[in-house]
Amino acid sequence: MTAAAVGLSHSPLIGKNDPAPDVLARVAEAVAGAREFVRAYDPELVVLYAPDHYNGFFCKEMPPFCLATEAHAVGDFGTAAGPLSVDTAAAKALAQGVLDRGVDLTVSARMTVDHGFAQPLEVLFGGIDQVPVVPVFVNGVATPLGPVSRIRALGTAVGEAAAELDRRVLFLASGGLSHDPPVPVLDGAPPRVADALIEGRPPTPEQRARGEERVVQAGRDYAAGSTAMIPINPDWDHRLLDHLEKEELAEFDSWSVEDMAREGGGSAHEVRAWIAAFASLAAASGPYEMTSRFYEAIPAWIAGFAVATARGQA
Ligand SMILES: O=C(O)CCC(=O)/C=C/C=C(\O)C(=O)O
Ligand SMILES: [Fe+2]
Repeated sequence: MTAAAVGLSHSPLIGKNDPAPDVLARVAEAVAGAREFVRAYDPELVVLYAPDHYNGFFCKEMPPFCLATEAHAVGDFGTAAGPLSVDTAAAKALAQGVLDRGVDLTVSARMTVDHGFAQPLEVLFGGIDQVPVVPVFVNGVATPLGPVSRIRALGTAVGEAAAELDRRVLFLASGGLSHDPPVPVLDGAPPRVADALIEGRPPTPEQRARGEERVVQAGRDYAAGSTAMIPINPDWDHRLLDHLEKEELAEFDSWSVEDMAREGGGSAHEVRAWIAAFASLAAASGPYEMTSRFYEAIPAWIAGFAVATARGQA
């Protein structure tokens, strides 16, 4: 089969707290390249790996990863609300294929997703309902987190199962790289916040607006030099991209959760989505080639921001 992959950082601050025009122009060029790559590849199915930010998954039950046979976006940070165009038959086939390969996948018959899923679909396809998709949530926020080797195993199993579909599949990763945005943390949270993180009480529109404004303000503070967050770490980000580019995916098995958080910040774990997508590509297509790679540290977006495309050689 043929397979391809795209990795794309997301940020809730895009369009809300933008960097200088020259930075925006470089990002726009990289994104346009990824869009053209996707258009030329013309995928028949997109397997989208993305995290959640306490909109769909909560601490009452937090799976390390979960595949959806139906999904609805909440519409946070200006992204679209409503159903994703999930290919339910393909989702069920992939779920069975992954379980058959011994990876204990959680399956959701109605997943709630946020900007982590919606933004890449809007950026690359013009909407959340434009392309047949199989959403795969990868926890990159809530601790405790398991070893990265399990994410690679998930990606490999999905890739092998996808190869059996005999369709042009695009593995799309949303998130990372190093960044430390103000996502709430359960440990040490005041009782009301802890309760919301555990139970998943839907925020009122006012509460959601306040939360989003807090993130925008954090972006402004960070771009102005606030040191409250762990800095973006371009060296760490390039190390990650180098391993992906050279197909050295087993290297990630030795990356520890603690080192990742220390070097890349609390949301650096979103790179799990990238590791899963590239493991899927490797499993589905054999050796692959990274055909484009863009990186820039963008404090205004609180993001080590990357865009990469890769094509299987099979
Ligand atoms: O209300 C809140 O606190 C929402 C915080 C939030 O969703 C932040 C998200 C940040 C990212 O997705 C990111 O930088 O990757
Ligand atoms: Fe995120």
